[in-house]
Amino acid sequence: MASQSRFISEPKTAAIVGCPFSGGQPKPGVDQGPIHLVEAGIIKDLESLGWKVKFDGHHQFEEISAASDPPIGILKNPRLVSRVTQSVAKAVGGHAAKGELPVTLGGDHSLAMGTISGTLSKYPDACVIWIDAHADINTAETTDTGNIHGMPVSFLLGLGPKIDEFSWVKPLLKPERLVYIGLRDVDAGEKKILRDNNIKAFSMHEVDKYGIGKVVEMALDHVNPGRDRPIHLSFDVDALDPSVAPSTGTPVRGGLTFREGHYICEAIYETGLLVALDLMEVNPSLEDPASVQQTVAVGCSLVRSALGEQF
Ligand SMILES: NC(=[NH2+])NCCC[C@H](N)C(=O)O
Ligand SMILES: [Mn+2]
Ligand SMILES: [Mn+2]
Repeated sequence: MASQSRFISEPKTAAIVGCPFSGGQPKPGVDQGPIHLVEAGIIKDLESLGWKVKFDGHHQFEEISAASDPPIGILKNPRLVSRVTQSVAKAVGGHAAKGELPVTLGGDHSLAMGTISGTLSKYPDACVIWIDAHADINTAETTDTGNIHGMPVSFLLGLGPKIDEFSWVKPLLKPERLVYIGLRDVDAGEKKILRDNNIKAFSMHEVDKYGIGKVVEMALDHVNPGRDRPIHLSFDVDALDPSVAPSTGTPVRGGLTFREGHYICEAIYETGLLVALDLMEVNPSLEDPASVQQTVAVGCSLVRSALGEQF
């Protein structure tokens, strides 16, 4: 089994990028996700897996008052989201440039605009494996909600109308380097975008039909046929079934089981190609304390699996 990371320098170092940010969606509390994940012991967990762990506190973001950040079209908090994700891109890109593996803890999924931009700055040929109930590929034209956490992928691909505020996002991701697993709540406009751009997606239907083992293999065959490209794994905890991860802002029934979620992380680790990981959308303000504890615990264990824990 390959386990030595092909792109990560020795001593292998994981850099925790804690992102207490909620501006890409309306529900308060998701900004507390990274704080709970760190308090639950994720750093010690990774150290005991043999990683050197860098963490110098959660990311501090520039504050922009709501008054100075009116909507652009219907996009909410556009300047805030743009500046925060730009600074996350710098942080993630900086760690990647040093041969470290950035582990970004969200926070809402708009942050992935930053994390993936950071990854692509160091590894232009990286592929993205996006695990989610949602495609997060709305454009300014297709979004119904104006919540930017439903849009990061379209910015990374350069789709939709150009918005000056986001001109820093370079459209470096190619549609053939992106694959989804877990989809089950995709807006009509998003379905058209996926079709028009030939983007590969394994919805829950395919997970049921083929089983998770085959789905991960097919996903890798699509984005990484030679098993030689760096992999950015962006994991939205709402990909899991709400019975497994209840404390998240946009839960959708019919999701991945505990094992299916962990299998994905284990299988990506085994490729030896992982260069960056996102764990997003844990919201400790939602549901009862036991649900919060369960969701935080599952978040930590997904991260451990992606970084080499074996059951
Ligand atoms: N990262 C997420 N949880 N995204 C949910 C997006 C939901 C919906 N498609 C929207 O555009 O608002
Ligand atoms: Mn989602
Ligand atoms: Mn998402």
